[in-house]
Amino acid sequence: MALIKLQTQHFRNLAPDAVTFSPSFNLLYGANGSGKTSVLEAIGYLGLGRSFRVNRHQAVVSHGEQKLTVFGALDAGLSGSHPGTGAPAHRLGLSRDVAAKETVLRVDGEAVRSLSSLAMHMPVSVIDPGVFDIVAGGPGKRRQFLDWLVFHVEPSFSSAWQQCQRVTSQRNKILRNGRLDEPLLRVWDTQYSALAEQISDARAAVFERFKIAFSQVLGELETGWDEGLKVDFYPGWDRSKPLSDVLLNHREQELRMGHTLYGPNRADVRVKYRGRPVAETFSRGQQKTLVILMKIAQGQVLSESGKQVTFLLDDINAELDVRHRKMLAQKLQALRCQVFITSIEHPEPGVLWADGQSPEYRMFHVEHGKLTEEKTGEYPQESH
Ligand SMILES: Nc1ncnc2c1ncn2[C@@H]1O[C@H](COP(=O)(O)OP(=O)(O)OP(=O)(O)O)[C@@H](O)[C@H]1O
Repeated sequence: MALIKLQTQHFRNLAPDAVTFSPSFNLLYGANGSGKTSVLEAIGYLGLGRSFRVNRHQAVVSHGEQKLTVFGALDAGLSGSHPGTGAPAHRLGLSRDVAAKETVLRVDGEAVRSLSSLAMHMPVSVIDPGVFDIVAGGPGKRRQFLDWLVFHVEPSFSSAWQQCQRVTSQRNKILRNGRLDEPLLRVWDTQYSALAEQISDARAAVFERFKIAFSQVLGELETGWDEGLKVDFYPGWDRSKPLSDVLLNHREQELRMGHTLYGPNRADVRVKYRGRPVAETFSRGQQKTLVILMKIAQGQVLSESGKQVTFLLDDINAELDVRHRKMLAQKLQALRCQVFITSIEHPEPGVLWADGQSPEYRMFHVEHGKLTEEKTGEYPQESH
């Protein structure tokens, strides 16, 4: 699916006009503070239900307003009909009233309760300056990275994950209590272990597919890292033993700490180069490239599952050199992803694609929150 129409209301500085996008590439340029990232952020709301920049909706709703709305129309994307020629395949809507703390989600006009019912229609992957935390930061970011993929490959994952969060929190309450209530803990251990095994099976199966795609991407792009780079999935405990046994064997330790220490909330995707974490051995630039390759591999797994990923690339010119930008754009084109790219300068597609090889694209100038489409004729000749 590709986002072919976006309309927002009271979303940062964005104008309320509807904008029609290409199911392929969309290039957005404009001065600092014009609203480019806000457009990506609004698209992100439809696929993630929240901002990828800030934790509170409050910062996103336009100053002086209390309710933001984002509406999007999707079509079948690059595998389907041309945009604007038929009825959209899905209509997604999200509104958030920050004063009432109320979110309303709609799919095709019908109210839906869970965010996953909205998000499942639109896999959105963000590449912005903060994305490098995936390798540089803690395991939480890497779990999110893997779980996003698992959710889109295996939609039932989300309900198991939510149940597991509820059970973990019940179990933590008992552990925090300080008094050992062994019979009660055993009841929660049984439920927790069953859900944990289910989640870890789903994560492990999808991780295997990711690993294959990642090694293909590494090989194709001739990074020279193939030999030394290893990615491994750690489920959160030693899976040669049932989780219920591990919990029983660490009862005292968990009671002392007052929370669950083993299971899916401790999972990680470990990325090492020659046996050492890449965060310790790779340069900043190498870490950036690595994360982008990991994101491309995610896109490849989803494209093999028949899903089209919408990539939001925010200010990559500041992050990547021309060679890596070309590599990224061409690979995303090959995977038939929908892509939004922001830049401050007027984009030169000829820098990314050789003449005659560029995808269909639309270009927009962003000024004071308003998008104006620029009619593009032939692609400019390569100028670098
Ligand atoms: N809640 C809000 N209400 C109204 N305007 C806002 C709100 N939050 C931010 N803005 C303004 O919206 C504009 C859009 O910011 P945005 O980050 O999208 O710009 P940008 O084009 O990506 O800039 P840069 O190139 O500097 O990253 C800014 O001028 C900002 O001051």
